[in-house]
Amino acid sequence: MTMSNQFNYINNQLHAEDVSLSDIAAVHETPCYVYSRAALTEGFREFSDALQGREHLICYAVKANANLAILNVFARLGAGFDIVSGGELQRVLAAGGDARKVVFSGVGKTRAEMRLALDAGILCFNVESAAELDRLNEVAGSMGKIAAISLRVNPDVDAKTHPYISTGLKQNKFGVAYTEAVALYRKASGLKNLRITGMDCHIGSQLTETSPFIAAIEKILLLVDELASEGIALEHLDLGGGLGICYDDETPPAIGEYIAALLGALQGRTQKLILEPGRVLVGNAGVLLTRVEYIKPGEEKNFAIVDAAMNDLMRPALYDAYHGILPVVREAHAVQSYEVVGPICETGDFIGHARELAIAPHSLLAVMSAGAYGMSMSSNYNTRPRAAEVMVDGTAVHLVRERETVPQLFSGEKTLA
Ligand SMILES: Cc1ncc(COP(=O)(O)O)c(C=O)c1O
Ligand SMILES: N[C@@H](CCCC[NH3+])C(=O)O
Repeated sequence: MTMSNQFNYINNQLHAEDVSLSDIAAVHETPCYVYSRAALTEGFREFSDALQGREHLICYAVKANANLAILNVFARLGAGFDIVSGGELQRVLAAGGDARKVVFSGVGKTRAEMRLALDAGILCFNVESAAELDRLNEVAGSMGKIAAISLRVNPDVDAKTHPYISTGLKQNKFGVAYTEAVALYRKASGLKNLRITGMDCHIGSQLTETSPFIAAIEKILLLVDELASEGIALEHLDLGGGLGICYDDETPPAIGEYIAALLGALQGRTQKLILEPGRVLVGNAGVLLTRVEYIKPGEEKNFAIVDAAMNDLMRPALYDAYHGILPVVREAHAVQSYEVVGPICETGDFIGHARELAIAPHSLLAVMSAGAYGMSMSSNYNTRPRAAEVMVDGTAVHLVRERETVPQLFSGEKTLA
């Protein structure tokens, strides 16, 4: 596990920047997501520094963490956004993001979502099928607008990641088939309400090597050249997101190393470079704070039953994903091995297996690397209100999302008359 340097022990107390997580729990209670503004900013700056001198746009992938405060931090740093729904577009706009820096990915864009995005004036639609090209052409025409498009090409490259988050193989639902891409560009060039601006490719998430990215670029560039020879020139290349982080013992390339590899493969190419990083910008900038409710010694295993559950962080249940779990206060209890589990009625409701921890009832734990695909994938299963979210900025603690209340959860429901 690699911790952001914004989460540190000071006097045996885990801190986010200058604030102890115990103090945050005392005020905001648990479960609670805690983000570090400095960690978010550092990650973004690593990207922009590495890309200096190259025309580029960093479109943060909103799905990784869509809290308005996080979007606002990135918007202030000049980020664009990669969205996959009309809802994400509305969040970006509400957070002060610039629609002209938005790219819209996703295999199932509805007409209403297309209209919303055309009205807002987004930068580009990443079109994922022939049928979507026709629909977008029709919707744009009905509004008297021209839609800027790139085709998301599926390069059929193995991202060597968890099969559920691999997107660039031909058996995956994403993008247009590599072998059909040129024909579809020809088709798009004949549709009068579309304007071809780029090519897009995103092969998967939590990649820990650069080689799949490079293999995808090499394949994409062959298509770019073929299109150029037919007089279809592209203004930008969007290489998606996908750079992984260290949750356990993975050794992903650093941001600078990843960018250097991409730029190496793009030598001699002058198109503007768009990237869509999600996890690598927010993953290690956030933790999930939770409290031990009960210690339950079992016949085979000891259970630490905590107040966070799979509805708060579903990655362990969904992907068997590993998240580091650290005591918020280093206390003098006996170290034991625990199954760290939530209160939900599912055997798959676990946060971590066999963790060596010195804890007692009421101890606080920090589930690490929880800033990406944590809150954004949370649910209300078991009628559990979603957690509060706070952002630390130096010594300041901002509540950036209130804890949900139970009445909010059923406010839209009705009993029969
Ligand atoms: C189209 C697209 N772009 C960007 C991302 C962001 O990916 P990551 O969080 O792995 O950087 C995703 C998610 O995998 C995606 O589907
Ligand atoms: N939800 C996934 C990443 C999905 C990426 C979506 N394209 C995760 O937690 O790792």
